[in-house]
Amino acid sequence: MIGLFTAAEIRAAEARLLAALPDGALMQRAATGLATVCLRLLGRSYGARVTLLVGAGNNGGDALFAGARLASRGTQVTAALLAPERAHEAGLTAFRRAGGRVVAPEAAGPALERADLVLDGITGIGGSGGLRPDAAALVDRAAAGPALMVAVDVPSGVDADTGAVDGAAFAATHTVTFGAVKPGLVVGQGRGHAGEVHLIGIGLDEHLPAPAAWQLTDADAAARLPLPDADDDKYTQGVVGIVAGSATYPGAGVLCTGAALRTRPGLVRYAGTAADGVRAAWPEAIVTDGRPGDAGRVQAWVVGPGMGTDDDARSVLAEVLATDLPVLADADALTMLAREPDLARNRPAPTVLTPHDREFARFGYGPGSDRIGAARRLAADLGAVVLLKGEATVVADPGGTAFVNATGTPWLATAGTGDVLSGITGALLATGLPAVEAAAVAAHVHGRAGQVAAARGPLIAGDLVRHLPEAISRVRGVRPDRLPDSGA
Ligand SMILES: NC(=O)C1=CN([C@@H]2O[C@H](COP(=O)(O)OP(=O)(O)OC[C@H]3O[C@@H](n4cnc5c(N)ncnc54)[C@H](O)[C@@H]3O)[C@@H](O)[C@H]2O)[C@@H](O)CC1
Ligand SMILES: [K+]
Repeated sequence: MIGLFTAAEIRAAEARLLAALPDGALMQRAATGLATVCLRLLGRSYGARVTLLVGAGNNGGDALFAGARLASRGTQVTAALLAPERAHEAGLTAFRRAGGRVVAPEAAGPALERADLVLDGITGIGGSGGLRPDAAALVDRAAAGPALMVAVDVPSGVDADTGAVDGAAFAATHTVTFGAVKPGLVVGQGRGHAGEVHLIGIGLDEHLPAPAAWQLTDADAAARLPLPDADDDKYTQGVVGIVAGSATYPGAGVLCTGAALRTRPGLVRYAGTAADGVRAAWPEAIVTDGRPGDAGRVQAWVVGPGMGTDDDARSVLAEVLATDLPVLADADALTMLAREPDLARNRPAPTVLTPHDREFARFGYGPGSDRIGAARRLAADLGAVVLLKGEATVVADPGGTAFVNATGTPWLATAGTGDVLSGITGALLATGLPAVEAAAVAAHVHGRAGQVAAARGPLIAGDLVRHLPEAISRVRGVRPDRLPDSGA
């Protein structure tokens, strides 16, 4: 798993490390890694043109030292200094000595137009609030040019902890970040501004605390998707019950049941008024048009998508929540829970809520620009796991543990994809995975399914269900040309 660390956590770790190192050693580690990534991206050093945007802090120092390394290898490097009198002194000396050229921000136009690569060293973890006007103007000018855009540590204008952007921010194609990945590089607007993130180790690891936020890799997700073993039968893999869709709109029930079947096909039960549609689409499911209590034994419930919000729906929701089983509540169930949150509050078994922004807002919490913070607050308030959907879906549990999803595609923003996510999550909850992990793994697999489906063109929710087996195989690292049971 990739730990995500706030600026305060990184500063505290840095302070401990700095005390044990000679002056400037840490910045040299950062600048060496930064220059190496730049050279790789440029593909050459001699004859290339690089322009640095330099603020008055250590972030500017990193840029100047990296610029010095590039200049000493024959790269033409120009530094636009936002605050010449406060620029990092040792960095500036090294930069000039290596042959770097210094210009005022107002005179940076030609250097930005000609640059192959722009290095943004205006602010890193020391930045706060929206970029000041002179910095914002420089960032806008850089964006108009043709260069590769590389951010030092954090794109300037992006809040390192939350990913919030207030006004202008450097739109990087690559971010070279030091010591640890910051949440703001992978969540909210910051995710779109960071581009590809390159992590440079500077020796911080042993000084960092246990992370409160994580990103899963394919291997992490795969480790939580156990394969059936020889002793398993259809009951022991985890049975999930689905309450979704209606007689008039069976679609949500069909998608949700299909996704559960394709995730963990041991046994899926369906109870509700979309029974005919679900039965026709999925003969593999055990279907009743009765109430949840008529469905037979399950290990987890999914309730909500397309079920309506009338009195019948409310009583079915209450019945499911009154069980001592894990419950995933989505869509119409969230609308009802926002009115009556006590139905879900502090159940004896895990509850997972999967709102998008509008559903989230009905609980009275924003979500605003701090998406991890918002998900944590609602989770703590309700004693439930909250999965806040977005370009980077966030999952938080009541104790504050959070996951930011790394997979997905904008093509997923289409009708019915949420029903599929509910089905995947429910199937994983039924396996007994801790609820926060079930939700995080489900988001990961759902995003991969979106990527697999989108590779073939615009996707609809049914494509996700069809491509789930391939997505799960990819997460597991199974090559499509090898049979999983061939011992390959
Ligand atoms: N502490 C260390 O030893 C190390 C720090 N490193 C670098 O140092 C950075 C942190 O350095 P600092 O603490 O000096 O802070 P930064 O350099 O990130 O930012 C501080 C500077 O930005 C200006 N600033 C703040 N908000 C602004 C805004 N909204 N608009 C325009 N300017 C703004 C401040 O006036 C100050 O000049 C890290 O991000 C990383 O790049 C690395 O070199 C690794 C080692
Ligand atoms: K920066």
